[in-house]
Amino acid sequence: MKKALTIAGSDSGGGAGIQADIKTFSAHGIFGMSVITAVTAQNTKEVRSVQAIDTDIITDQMAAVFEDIHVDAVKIGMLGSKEIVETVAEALNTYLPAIVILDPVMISKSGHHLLDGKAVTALKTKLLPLATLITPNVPEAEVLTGLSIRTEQDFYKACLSLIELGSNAVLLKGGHAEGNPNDLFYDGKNFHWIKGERIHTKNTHGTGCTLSSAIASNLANGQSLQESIEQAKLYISEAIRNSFSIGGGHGPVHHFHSFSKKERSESI
Ligand SMILES: Nc1ncnc2c1ncn2[C@@H]1O[C@H](COP(=O)(O)OP(=O)(O)OP(=O)(O)O)[C@@H](O)[C@H]1O
Ligand SMILES: Cc1ncc(CO)c(N)n1
Repeated sequence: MKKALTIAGSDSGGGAGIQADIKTFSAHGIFGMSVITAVTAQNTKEVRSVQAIDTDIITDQMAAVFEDIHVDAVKIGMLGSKEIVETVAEALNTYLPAIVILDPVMISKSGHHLLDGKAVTALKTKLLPLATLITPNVPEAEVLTGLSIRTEQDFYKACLSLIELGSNAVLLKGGHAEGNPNDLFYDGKNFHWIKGERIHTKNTHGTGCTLSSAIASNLANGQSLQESIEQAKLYISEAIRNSFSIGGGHGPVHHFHSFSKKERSESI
């Protein structure tokens, strides 16, 4: 069984963050592990409060995992502060995992800031070059590049700019753009559109976390980067299609949609 590590924040509501990542790893047959960077008091409607985890214990969590267990892939989500970005970058430079998927989480679906403004420069200079792939949504790519992203042409420009900043590969997600949620993948050589159909639901809490963890899982399972992204897009699309209306805000996606389908067909 392959093993993946998420370095991210906890979502008490269970739809995003560490909880979404571990569910996604499990749904892909991957053994999931976690380094918790922050605890959020969160549900489908709001983030009530956030407590950052001390950097000492973040370093210790990284050491505890890497010094004992082989890590096939790392996924990075919410980091919160400049100090945590630097701590995580330092540990990655020590343990040098082969696969690192960086989801540069900045704002929750409910509109709460999950990354301090001062952390952006550290994320760009210290973490971005260590990532195999970075998976920003449109607002995150705008903050990282300083560009305004509206048209298809803007998507190409933003990907080029993110590679210039030191990324190895970019998946610019179109979930926040107008029309169909098409994502642009650029590996520094070729562009590929990863196309989707918009599903009309408000239950999209944790879509970004789930997509990046699915990509990390597929890579850990030996697929190529492009194949991992294409398979992850199919997985997130089905997860959104089967999402849950729980709570009064943005409900979570269904991480185990393929299992419950199998169970349903077996019981017929
Ligand atoms: N309504 C939708 N229908 C179909 N696909 C969607 C929809 N919304 C987002 N997606 C897709 O889901 C994936 C995650 O993208 P999104 O842009 O929502 O991430 P995000 O904003 O980082 O999520 P999060 O709010 O969890 O941080 C992308 O592949 C995107 O195209
Ligand atoms: C802990 C956490 N990480 C990431 C997101 C992004 O959706 C969120 N809402 N909460």
